[in-house]
Amino acid sequence: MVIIHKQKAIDKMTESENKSIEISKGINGLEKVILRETRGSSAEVYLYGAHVTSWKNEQGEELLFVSSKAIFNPPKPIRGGIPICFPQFSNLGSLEAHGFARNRVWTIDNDPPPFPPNVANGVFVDLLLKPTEEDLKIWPHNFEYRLRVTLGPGGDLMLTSRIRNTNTDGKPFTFTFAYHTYFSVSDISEVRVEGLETFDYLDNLKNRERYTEQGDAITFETEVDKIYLSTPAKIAILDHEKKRTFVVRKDGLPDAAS
Ligand SMILES: O=P(O)(O)OC[C@H]1O[C@@H](O)[C@H](O)[C@@H](O)[C@@H]1O
Repeated sequence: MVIIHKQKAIDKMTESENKSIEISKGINGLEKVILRETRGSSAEVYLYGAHVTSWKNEQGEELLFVSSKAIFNPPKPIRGGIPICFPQFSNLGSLEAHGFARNRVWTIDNDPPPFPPNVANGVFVDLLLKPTEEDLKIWPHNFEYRLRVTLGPGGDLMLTSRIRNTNTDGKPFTFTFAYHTYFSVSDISEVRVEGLETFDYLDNLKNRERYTEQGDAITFETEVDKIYLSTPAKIAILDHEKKRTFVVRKDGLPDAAS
């Protein structure tokens, strides 16, 4: 059965047995897209910020953290979920922290350029951000940022970013970018991160001085705010209390923050 509760101009979106894409009004009337997969997993993406605010497994358990104090009120960014930091990560440039993509309203892209045929299947939505005249005043580079959010048949969540330089004069630009994911975990003392040991990091709590991580898996006893450099493609977050492990796989994104 195909469940499409409200369909707008999204003809090209995938639908098949029990998969669905729904567009509805979220908090404060902001538009969101809800993806549902065959076995019961789901994800919600706000067009404001192309921000994933919910990701639930087949049992309906929420896997992302969104603060109860999160403000869904533009131009404030949403605190929690998966903020998209672009064209600047953190304060590494002249823009506001984490750039402006997280507080712009993206559009649904009904005609995205094709992906290679081996890209994972699932239910997905394509979102698009282009700079406005006002954006060009603070960051004078024409771009098209396409984000595909895919919920796989097994409940995996995949974000794919395609950023294109559309400057008419072909002038290059540089940018920094991050998925700033807030995972939902139990007591932080029950959490362990594997895959970052022995890597170098910049400690945000110590003026971004560079250190090398020692020992075994990372545990949390006090506040931690670090940027790990040139990290491996696979990092695991183990939550002993919830008996749940997140496996983060990445490609083309060298660094990781915790
Ligand atoms: O508060 P913001 O702008 O959403 O940023 C979230 C976090 O972003 C991280 O990159 C910073 O190191 C943290 O200090 C900060 O809390």
